[in-house]
Amino acid sequence: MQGISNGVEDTGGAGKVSRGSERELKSHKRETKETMWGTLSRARRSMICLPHPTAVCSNVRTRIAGPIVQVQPVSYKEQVEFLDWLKERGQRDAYLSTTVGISTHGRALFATRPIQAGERVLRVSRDLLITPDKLPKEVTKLLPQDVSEWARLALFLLAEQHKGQESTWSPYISCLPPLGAIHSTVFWKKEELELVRHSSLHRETVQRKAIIGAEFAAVQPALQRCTHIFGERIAQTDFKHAYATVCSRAWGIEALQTLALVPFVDFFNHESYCQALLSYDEEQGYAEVIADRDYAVGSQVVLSYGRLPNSILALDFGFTLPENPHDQVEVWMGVSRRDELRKLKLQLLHAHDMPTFLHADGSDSGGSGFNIRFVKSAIGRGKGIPHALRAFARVLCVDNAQELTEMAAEATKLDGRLARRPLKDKNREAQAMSLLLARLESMMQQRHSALLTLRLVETCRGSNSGSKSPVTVHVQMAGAVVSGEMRVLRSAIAWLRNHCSPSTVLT
Ligand SMILES: C[S@@+](CC[C@H](N)C(=O)[O-])C[C@H]1O[C@@H](n2cnc3c(N)ncnc32)[C@H](O)[C@@H]1O
Repeated sequence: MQGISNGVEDTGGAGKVSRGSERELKSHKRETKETMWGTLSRARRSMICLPHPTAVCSNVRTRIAGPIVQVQPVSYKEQVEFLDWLKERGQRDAYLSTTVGISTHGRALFATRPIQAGERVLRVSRDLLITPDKLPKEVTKLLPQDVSEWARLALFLLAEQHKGQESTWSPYISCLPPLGAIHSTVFWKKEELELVRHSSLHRETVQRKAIIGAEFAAVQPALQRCTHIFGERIAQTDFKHAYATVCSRAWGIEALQTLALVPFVDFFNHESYCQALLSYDEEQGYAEVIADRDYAVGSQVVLSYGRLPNSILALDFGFTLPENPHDQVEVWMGVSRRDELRKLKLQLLHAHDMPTFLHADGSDSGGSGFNIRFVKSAIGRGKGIPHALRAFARVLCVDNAQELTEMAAEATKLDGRLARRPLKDKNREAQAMSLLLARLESMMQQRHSALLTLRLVETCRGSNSGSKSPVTVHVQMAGAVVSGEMRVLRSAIAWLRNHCSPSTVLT
């Protein structure tokens, strides 16, 4: 399993159900103790762990749902078939309050009765969950052990698709997005991906594509020997599509230590301010969603997939949000190869739990990525930019071994963390923060140029492009990623400028 990149906070809590699909960089020094599905969140990436409903409900800020939208039902046949199917499977609680309809973002769930904050919206039992152990044993035994749960679920979908109407999951499978309907960056053309070249999204997409390719190669023996299950030929495109479908819909269920598709629940669309989470009740064996706000009949009921930035939404789910409050940007800092103290600095960083990125050949890049989020106030209190990033900059600025020794001694005396306090030498501290500022400003400049290119592409395509054509959608998504990163960088630069001013004491 490869894994994880962007850090997203773990909110903790019991009955954790997590959303996630990013894989860990094998070459990364960071290790996580999490299980296979858990590694998705880097320690998602510090996986998005969703707290138990009781915890959620006690903190719910009740909000009235947005404007009531006209429910456009899916076809009557589809709806009846789907609801009959749920009924047959004993899932009465699944559709008591909502029904499937069509929204501007594909299928969605709509309230069929008034729902109040704190009420259960739906509940589905364990046997409706599609978990990798539902894959036929005949297939499983042909799979190498390290084939991921995403790949196993993708194979499950391909097998059921091949059965067509014969499949007991057919009403569900037929509602899944067809090839071409998922806009994850793994489907973007090379030139489209170039539009986000400076974002971590570019690297993560390249990695994800490599992972899918490797997993496809690993499942070949199963595909070739089980043609009665999968059909004569599964092309890499089909596998990639099934894989992306899983990435955009599966949940990590901690209590069951598994990744799972949760039919019906996966018709919920995401909203960034929503606090409703999917949770799993281990004792009673069902997954449920509690409303975080009141809903009027006919309004779309939403769920939180986690506090996800646009880069993750684009890769895992194939959409982005304008003004996403959870946007983040990765700031890369590295010890120069020309730095005479490079070896010492790396030793010091590693000894103080500040790992650096390893290349595939095992060599040390000497650098590390730090995710920064929007800094709410440039002058006020609050977190500002991450302490670890400021600490890294301080280490980079040191130019003699004595200072490094002092840094190590200070860390031991305090809480073991390196360079967390401003350097005693005020000039050196100013130098470190200026280095950081220069880095952020150059990143800002890169994104500024990227945005100009994007505008040019949009202008050139002009009115020839349909508003829903894949290229148009991808260009818009790239724009949302880049402008989200710019918003974060702008806030971090303002904060740093303010804290770099001579009158301000850095903390
Ligand atoms: C779990 S499914 C939700 C149901 C989906 N709309 C469908 O038609 O099956 C996740 C997918 O829904 C879409 N989606 C969910 N929330 C969205 C949002 N806020 N904006 C745009 N698309 C969204 C994306 O295509 C995403 O990959």
